[in-house]
Amino acid sequence: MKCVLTIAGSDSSGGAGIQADLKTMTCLGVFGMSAVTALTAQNTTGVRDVLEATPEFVGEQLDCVFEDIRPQAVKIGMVSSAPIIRAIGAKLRQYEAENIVVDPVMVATSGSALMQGSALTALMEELFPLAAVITPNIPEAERLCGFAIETGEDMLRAAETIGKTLPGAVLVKGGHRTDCADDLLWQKGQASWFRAPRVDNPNNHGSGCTLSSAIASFLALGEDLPGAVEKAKAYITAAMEARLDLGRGSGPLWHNYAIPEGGQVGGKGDRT
Ligand SMILES: Nc1ncnc2c1ncn2[C@@H]1O[C@H](COP(=O)(O)OP(=O)(O)O)[C@@H](O)[C@H]1O
Ligand SMILES: Cc1ncc(COP(=O)(O)OP(=O)(O)O)c(N)n1
Repeated sequence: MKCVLTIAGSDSSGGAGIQADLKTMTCLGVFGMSAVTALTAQNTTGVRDVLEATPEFVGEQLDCVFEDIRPQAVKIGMVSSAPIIRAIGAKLRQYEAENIVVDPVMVATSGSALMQGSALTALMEELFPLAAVITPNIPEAERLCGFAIETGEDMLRAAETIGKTLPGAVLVKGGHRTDCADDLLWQKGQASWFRAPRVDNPNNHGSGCTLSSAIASFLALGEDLPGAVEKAKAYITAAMEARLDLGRGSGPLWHNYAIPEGGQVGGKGDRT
């Protein structure tokens, strides 16, 4: 069994954060584990409140995981403060964690800040150097490269600018474009496009969390980075095409789209 750890925040509505990560990992056939950095009170309409874990408690969760069940990949999502980021960086270095995917979550699509302004420098200094790949969306990539991104050419320039500062790769996600949903991987000076038509579905809450967890899962399963991104992209496109429609705002994806209605065991129709 391959094991994957998510270090992220909890989303009470189940569409993003730890909950999206564990659903993704389960659906992709790996054993998911978690270290919770913060509790959020949120739903499909937005984030109402955030309660951070202490850096010490985040560190304790990481000790418990690494001392017992070593993950073959790690996904990092919402890490809201510099002390939490530094605690995570120290533990990941101590345990020589591998296949680290960093989703630099800054602001939820609903507009709520999920990272303190002062934490970005810590994220860049402590966690980016450990990452096999970082996965900014367009607003996050704009913050990292310092210019506006509108076209594929802009994405290429941004990936190159950000990629030059990293030992690992960068995947600039195209979910915030209006003409397509193409993502761009920049690895060792080479660009590869992962193209997909835009799915006409306003319910995309947790799409970045889902994609980064899927990449980590496929890395744990032995794919190389381009292979992991290709398979993760196919998974998220299908989860979006399944068109789940829950909640009053931007609803969650249907992570379980490949599981038959009623579930695999004990579900509807089991006793007929
Ligand atoms: N409407 C859409 N149709 C197809 N793919 C999408 C759509 N919206 C987002 N995606 C994909 O979902 C993934 C997450 O991207 P994005 O929404 O940009 O991230 P975030 O949730 O961090 O803002 C990317 O692979 C992106 O291309
Ligand atoms: C707890 C928590 N973590 C991350 C997010 C952001 O999710 P993401 O998939 O990056 O994007 P949106 O859902 O905001 O489109 C979150 N909302 N909550």
